[in-house]
Amino acid sequence: MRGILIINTGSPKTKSREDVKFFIGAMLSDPLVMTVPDWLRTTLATKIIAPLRASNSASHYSLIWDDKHTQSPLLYNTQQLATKIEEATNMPVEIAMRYGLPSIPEALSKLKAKCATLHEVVVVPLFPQYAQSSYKTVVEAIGNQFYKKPYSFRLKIVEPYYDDPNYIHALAESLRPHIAKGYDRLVFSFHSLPLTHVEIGWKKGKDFDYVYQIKETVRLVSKELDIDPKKNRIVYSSAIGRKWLKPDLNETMQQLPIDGSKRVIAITPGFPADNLETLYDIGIVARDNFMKAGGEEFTFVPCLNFEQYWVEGLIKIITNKV
Ligand SMILES: C=CC1=C(C)c2cc3[nH]c(cc4nc(cc5[nH]c(cc1n2)c(C)c5CCC(=O)O)C(CCC(=O)O)=C4C)c(C)c3C=C
Ligand SMILES: [Fe+2]
Repeated sequence: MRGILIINTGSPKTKSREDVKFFIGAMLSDPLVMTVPDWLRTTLATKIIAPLRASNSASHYSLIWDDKHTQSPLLYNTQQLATKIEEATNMPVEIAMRYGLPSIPEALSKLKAKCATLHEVVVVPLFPQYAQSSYKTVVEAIGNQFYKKPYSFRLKIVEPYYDDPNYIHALAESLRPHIAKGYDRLVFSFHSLPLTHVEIGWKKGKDFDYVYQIKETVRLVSKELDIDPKKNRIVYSSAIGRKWLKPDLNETMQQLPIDGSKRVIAITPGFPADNLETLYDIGIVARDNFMKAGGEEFTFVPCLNFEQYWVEGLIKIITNKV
């Protein structure tokens, strides 16, 4: 029997300052995320940056937290997606988070407990575009775990699916009703990255090239929707340094109304599940910046989450792999 393991970034356990601090510390202690010398990284991450960011970050989490389900939207949306895939395929499906819970070993144990005859686990890093701080760190983490214990099944890992027709189709479906209403600009917002990371990937070729993959995703979605690519903008959010990918989401949002674009649609194809970086950074901050600068209509397209067309699309992406 085959099982599926969907892996996402992760979230703090609760929206409390302490849990947010712990989560930020864990994430920034990852050498693939914060590329500073080893001797400095953990101290910088856990003793300096995490305590400095925690209060602000916790206040942002409190604005988007899913109080009804008492968990982060990222966790809720990823879990719902897994449940729907399990129902549709009859295969055991579990989720794991790169940082925080459920952990990778925990999820692998749950898969094994669900199915004694498990012979293969298809690992789905939920990142359409390759970045060392998202896709690669997940692949390394599962690899390290796999070689720690004599698991009785083999692993297959789904590659970044930035140009997969099933992913492109799902994005197009999520955009279609909004496009039909008319707009001045369609803003594709992706997570920014340090330029050093971008360059390392670019030098390895297109399978590792974040910007190439983003441009391909945008080109293919535009083609599927038959929209004018001149009305598109690619922007980058959440930079935490000067030498990060630009143009910046918020600078663009402040400029668009000045340049005459009053009706904007914003979509975040790099995040299959809504989370802090979409619900807060786009849904609250970018919207506010746009409206304050004279914008008239800001439409934020929710992530694919567990929409039926995405459940079906992701199942095809997974089954094409096996
Ligand atoms: C495409 C996915 C992601 C990439 C690439 C990525 C790079 C990256 N992130 C940080 C630092 C932080 N990220 C934080 C939160 C966060 N990051 C992602 C995804 C990617 N990050 C998600 C989905 C989330 C939100 C999770 C949630 O609970 O909703 C945080 C914590 C929040 C904050 O204080 O801003 C930090 C810090 C770096 C440095 C980086 C690339 C080098
Ligand atoms: Fe991040």
